[in-house]
Amino acid sequence: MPERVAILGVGLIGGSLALDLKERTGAEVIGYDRSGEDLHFAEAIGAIDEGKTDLEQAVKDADIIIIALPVEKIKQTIDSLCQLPLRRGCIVTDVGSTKSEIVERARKLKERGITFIGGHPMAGSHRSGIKAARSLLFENAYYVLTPEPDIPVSDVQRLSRLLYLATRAELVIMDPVHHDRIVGAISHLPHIIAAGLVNQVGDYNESNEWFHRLAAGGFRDLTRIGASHPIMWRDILLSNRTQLIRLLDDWIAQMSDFRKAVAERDAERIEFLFDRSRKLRRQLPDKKKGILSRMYECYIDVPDKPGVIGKVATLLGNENINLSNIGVMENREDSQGVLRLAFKQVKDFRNAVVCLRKAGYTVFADEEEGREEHERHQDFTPQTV
Ligand SMILES: NC(=O)c1ccc[n+]([C@@H]2O[C@H](COP(=O)([O-])OP(=O)(O)OC[C@H]3O[C@@H](n4cnc5c(N)ncnc54)[C@H](O)[C@@H]3O)[C@@H](O)[C@H]2O)c1
Ligand SMILES: O=C(O)C(=O)C[C@]1(C(=O)O)C=C[C@@H](O)C=C1
Repeated sequence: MPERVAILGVGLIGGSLALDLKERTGAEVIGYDRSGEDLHFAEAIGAIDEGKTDLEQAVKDADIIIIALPVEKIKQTIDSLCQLPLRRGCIVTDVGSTKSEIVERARKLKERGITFIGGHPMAGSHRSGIKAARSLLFENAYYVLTPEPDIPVSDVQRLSRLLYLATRAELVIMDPVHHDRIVGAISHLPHIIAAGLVNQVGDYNESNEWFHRLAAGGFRDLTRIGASHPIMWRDILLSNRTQLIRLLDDWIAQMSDFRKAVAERDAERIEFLFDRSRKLRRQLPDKKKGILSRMYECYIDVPDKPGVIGKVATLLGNENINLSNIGVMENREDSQGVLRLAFKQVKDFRNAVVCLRKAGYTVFADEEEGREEHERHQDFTPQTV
């Protein structure tokens, strides 16, 4: 039976989830927000079936409640939900960027027999509001769930299935404290650094506007997230306070290391710090692309003769290698051509390179392609990490 889903906060994240649910599941989506105008817009773009500015009305008869408000407001809303009549068997989840405090607060819901499963989709933007929402924002992103150990497995499965069908995200189960430490380092600390750098340069720019004018790729790439929403980030920093204090201490130590090396003209140390960073940055796993767009490609030289495409396709087919696309790239006067071969799965790409080389073809391929990537976990059953 299609679920009735209430989304509380129809902004960037709530609005994107609403679009996903409407596009890819049979769910009926009720939106709740303080802004009637935004709800009206969400209705107009087909993200929600109905908008409510009254919380009780919005959650009435909901099978699933997704709280997509700023972190402090998520905590207050959990308190409010404890006072409201919710449907039996209803599952409450959230999308907040921190988890420990929220999961702790939601224990009150459990006392009322309501299942709460913390959630955090690891995709977003520095933009906010329903107008920035888009469908498939979370495709192939990780989506962390933090169920408490005593939550029924069937409830975790039910929520995971709905979220997977809607978003095509990769679901993972994590402990909330573990989540806050990791996300603190890779998301919260970088937002602090970006804001600090923008403010520092802003101070210099007050007396000389060339600071802003000369700002090129490096400054812009590093500070995009410095334009993020102040209320959202105020709440995140206060909620993840304990982890962030430790992370900031480590950051200050990193900066002191650089400062000392520069002050002492320690060329070796400076080179070491950048060399290590370059290697580590290159080891970051590929950012997973959309299911439709991700392709691994190689090119081979072939004689420009009829039947050559069939010959290559058969060779790969005999080895059970799934080829997604094949086409001639170029015809040269010396009767040589170049075939472009595209594969959806990295394992097919790798096997094809080996197989074609063995058969005597000259293969041009980026050997680094997909090196750090793991096969996509294509299932709604979350992995526990
Ligand atoms: N932006 C990101 O990149 C990102 C990514 C993952 C998770 N998150 C988390 O998702 C949550 C929502 O973030 P967002 O980026 O969608 O923010 P947003 O500002 O785009 O959306 C929040 C929505 O909540 C509504 N709202 C705010 N206060 C309200 C109140 N008191 N009563 C009723 N409605 C209220 C706003 O009108 C808005 O529509 C946050 O907890 C954030 O930590 C954000
Ligand atoms: O891409 C961005 O602009 C984001 O800030 C997204 C981002 C992140 O830091 O990666 C921000 C907060 C979230 O909780 C998850 C993702």
